[in-house]
Amino acid sequence: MTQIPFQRFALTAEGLACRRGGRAVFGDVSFHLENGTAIALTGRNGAGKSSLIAMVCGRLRPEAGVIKLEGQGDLPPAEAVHLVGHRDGLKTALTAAENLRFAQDLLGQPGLDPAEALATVGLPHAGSLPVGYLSAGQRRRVALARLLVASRPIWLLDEPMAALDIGSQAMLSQLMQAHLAAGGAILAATHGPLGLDGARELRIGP
Ligand SMILES: Nc1ncnc2c1ncn2[C@@H]1O[C@H](COP(=O)(O)OP(=O)(O)OP(=O)(O)O)[C@@H](O)[C@H]1O
Repeated sequence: MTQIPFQRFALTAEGLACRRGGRAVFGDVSFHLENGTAIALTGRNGAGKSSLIAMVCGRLRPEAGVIKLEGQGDLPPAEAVHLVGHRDGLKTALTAAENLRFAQDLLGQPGLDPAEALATVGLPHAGSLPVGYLSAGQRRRVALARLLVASRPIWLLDEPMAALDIGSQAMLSQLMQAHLAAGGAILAATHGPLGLDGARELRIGP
């Protein structure tokens, strides 16, 4: 797989606090991500992992604290990140290849061709099938293939191993390692191992 090496960048979050539905979820969370680094975001159910990811991609305003990105030509953080969330965001009536082409057009910064991305995630024959026909694990792999069709430096992954079998988990670990080796960074909420030796743990909540 060829990947574009990324320019130098540093994403810094300082003193983040989160309140949802009138309830304090977490406070005083800080972290730093730069080229080639990964953070495993851990914590109990409801600790606020998905909420923290939503803050980094600009979908949720922190109650306190700042998130800033240096490098990457002054892009706002939301345009430097690539999100694969809990919900896969795929359109069930479109084929896997059509979903990936749509994501590529939307996100810009094209990476792999959709057919190549599907082959990379082990779905070489799924390109012409409507996503609604795919199994949960296959859909997850199509969602992960979005990471490959548009080249963005910071991957935000919410439970990326969910629904994946052992072989697919190993495939994802390899994709993440390749992304780090190309100078990308990863923030991944997880309840289990990511298969990334150098990942730092950031635990939030009690
Ligand atoms: N839209 C919302 N309105 C009000 N409260 C919300 C909303 N979304 C999430 N919450 C609450 O915010 C808290 C944190 O939720 P979040 O999904 O960020 O946790 P999490 O650590 O990702 O959990 P899990 O491990 O179960 O995925 C929970 O108490 C949740 O009920």
